[in-house]
Amino acid sequence: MQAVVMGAGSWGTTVAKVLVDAGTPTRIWARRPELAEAINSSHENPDYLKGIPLPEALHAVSDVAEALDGADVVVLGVPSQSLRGNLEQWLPRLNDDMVFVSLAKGVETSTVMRMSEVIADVTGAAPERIAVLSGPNLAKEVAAGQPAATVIGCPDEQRAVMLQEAFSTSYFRPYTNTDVIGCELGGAVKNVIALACGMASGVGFGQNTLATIITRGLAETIRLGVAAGADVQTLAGLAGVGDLVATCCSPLSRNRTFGVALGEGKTLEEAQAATNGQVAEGVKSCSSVRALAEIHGVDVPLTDAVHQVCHEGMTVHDAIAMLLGRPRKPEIR
Ligand SMILES: NC(=O)C1=CN([C@@H]2O[C@H](COP(=O)(O)OP(=O)(O)OC[C@H]3O[C@@H](n4cnc5c(N)ncnc54)[C@H](O)[C@@H]3O)[C@@H](O)[C@H]2O)C=CC1
Ligand SMILES: O=C(CO)COP(=O)(O)O
Repeated sequence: MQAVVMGAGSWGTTVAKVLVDAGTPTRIWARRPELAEAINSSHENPDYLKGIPLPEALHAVSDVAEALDGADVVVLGVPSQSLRGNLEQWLPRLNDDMVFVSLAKGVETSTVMRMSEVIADVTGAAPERIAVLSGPNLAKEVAAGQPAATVIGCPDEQRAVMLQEAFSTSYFRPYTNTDVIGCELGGAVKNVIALACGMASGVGFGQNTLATIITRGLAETIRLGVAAGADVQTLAGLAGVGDLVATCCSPLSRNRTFGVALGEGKTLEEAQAATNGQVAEGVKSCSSVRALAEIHGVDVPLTDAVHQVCHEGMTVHDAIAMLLGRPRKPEIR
């Protein structure tokens, strides 16, 4: 089996390393030829994973045709909002035998589609040929070989098992799950909740506030997920609670870091700089998650507050007052 990872950011590079370590022949596509050259000559990604040695067997290319030629598994490691455009460009090089694995954790703003839906929409691939990989997987920790588990979501269980083998190493343990909706929504919503956690920490609040946001964020994720067709057990698993906790609590999270900057009173531009120009998916997905919730008639107050701070000029302090001023209600309905 030949795999290619399309996108040499921090997670794409890490996943390529995992695949090689798992014994799966893998190449990686980088948009910029100089990055591909740097990976091949120094066996390191100086832009996104400085100081972490990459396997010598990992070959980087910047030519799309060369990257996709003969690939059985195409791992998509570009940000959510650019995935459609990228797939459209790559379409002439994609074929009906390829299996797609989405790494992106977001919901498309223009269509409110999940990434697997975008892949199906552009490529025409049947759901059985589309998988997602999602879990508590901060790139730097996985790249350093720290133990972590993840979920491979695919409606075709046999294919999920085949991918599970392709991604399994001594430090990275994938579980299979046929609930793609749950895996994808868990991954997209946790980024929005991590922004909220970051904002609270940036203001100076402690662990009680953090635990409150994580727990009510989970309630929001479950409400939306179940309404959209997810299995609640997926949301209680690695791609739900697992990723929510990792992202909301880790200083390595770009979404949390972005939120901290906003909580400290920085502007959106300054917050962007705080994440070193890397993608903080929740900043855009807060709008599409909110829109999806509206379609399903579901209340998502934390997501709404994050959207108002990121896109409607609300201050973090006003957002907190708005959340705490909501009508009182029972915890479980
Ligand atoms: N970094 C992490 O710890 C994890 C990230 N993810 C998800 O993986 C996805 C990718 O994230 P990262 O690799 O971390 O992001 P990153 O910001 O480190 O890298 C993004 C990559 O996409 C490329 N890119 C950006 N815009 C592009 C465009 N228009 N066309 C083609 N390529 C483009 C960049 O050059 C870069 O190589 C995101 O959806 C993220 O939520 C998932 C799990 C862990
Ligand atoms: O998805 C992630 C961890 O599972 C990475 O989160 P950030 O994009 O916030 O860094």
